[in-house]
Amino acid sequence: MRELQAEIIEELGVRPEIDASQEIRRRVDFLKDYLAATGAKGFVLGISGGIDSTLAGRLAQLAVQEVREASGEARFISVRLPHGVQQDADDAAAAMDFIAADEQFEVNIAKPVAALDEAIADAGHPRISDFNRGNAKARTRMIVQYAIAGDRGMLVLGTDHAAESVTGFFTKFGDGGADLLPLAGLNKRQNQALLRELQAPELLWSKKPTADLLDGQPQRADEEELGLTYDQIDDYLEGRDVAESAAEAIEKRFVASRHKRAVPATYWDQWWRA
Ligand SMILES: Nc1ncnc2c1ncn2[C@@H]1O[C@H](COP(=O)(O)OP(=O)(O)OC[C@H]2O[C@@H]([n+]3cccc(C(=O)O)c3)[C@H](O)[C@@H]2O)[C@@H](O)[C@H]1O
Ligand SMILES: Nc1ncnc2c1ncn2[C@@H]1O[C@H](COP(=O)(O)OP(=O)(O)OP(=O)(O)O)[C@@H](O)[C@H]1O
Ligand SMILES: [Mg+2]
Repeated sequence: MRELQAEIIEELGVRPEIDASQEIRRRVDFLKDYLAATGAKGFVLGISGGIDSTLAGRLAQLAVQEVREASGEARFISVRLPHGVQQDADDAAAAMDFIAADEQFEVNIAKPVAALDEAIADAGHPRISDFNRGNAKARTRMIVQYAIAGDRGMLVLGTDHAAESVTGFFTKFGDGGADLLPLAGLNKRQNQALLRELQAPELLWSKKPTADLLDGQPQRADEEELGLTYDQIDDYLEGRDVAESAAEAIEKRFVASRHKRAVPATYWDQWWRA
């Protein structure tokens, strides 16, 4: 195994082999323990129709149900957050059905994102690019989730997992902005395995991952943007040999995205010098 590969696996806590039902138990217990330790009233999560939010959402609903079965109080709120019309809205609806959250809302982020655009243009700054507008969409989703969570004494879940963490493939303070990460340490195929164990419909666990942030390229596959397949990333994270070019591309992304896995840098930190 490559030296940096071993360090990354250790840092992200990836296990090459997992027992799906045990992983579900550990993660549901983590969510329950966190509620017990903090006194928070439950969780909020945006549901896109993609693999990660379907899994994290279902784990959250199972956790709050178990809290209530033990005479506690906790609820889960799932939030649809389309930007205008979402092309895969049917998948999002299927995910909402599968998760069966205690409460469900739909907040369209098209107007707030457009208002931000206009305000920046009105100030005389050139219009922001489609790419950076995409990050603004992810951050707008974060703001909606925190607004709801703040009002209800709840916590915001994040869906970051090892295959996104290693590549820094998330928006800093957007989908990366969350209170706890129930999928930490899992790679993409392990997320799929947990969803299968939970008996999610095939259309949800087999769905092609997409950040779906660009107006110009709706539903663009993550693998296309990354120039890497999730199989390559997952193999790398399981300590397997992958093509030299793929390993180098993953490691380059890992190093460049260190700042996303750390709290904001200060003068006494050293990690940013590397
Ligand atoms: N060395 C450094 N130290 C401290 N901060 C640093 C930095 N370099 C950049 N930054 C800051 O970070 C910012 C760039 O980071 P960020 O804003 O995240 O933007 P960036 O990493 O450029 O873009 C986000 C990427 O994540 C992908 N994404 C986003 C959301 C969801 C998903 C998904 O999988 O669904 C994927 C998206 O497609 C895109 O490729 C810079 O504007 C700068 O403020
Ligand atoms: N259209 C959307 N509606 C609601 N939440 C969204 C939307 N798009 C993204 N999110 C939130 O941002 C998170 C990050 O998006 P990401 O694409 O990585 O995950 P996903 O869509 O759940 O799964 P996949 O990676 O398989 O597409 C989602 O898990 C979800 O919480
Ligand atoms: Mg997605």
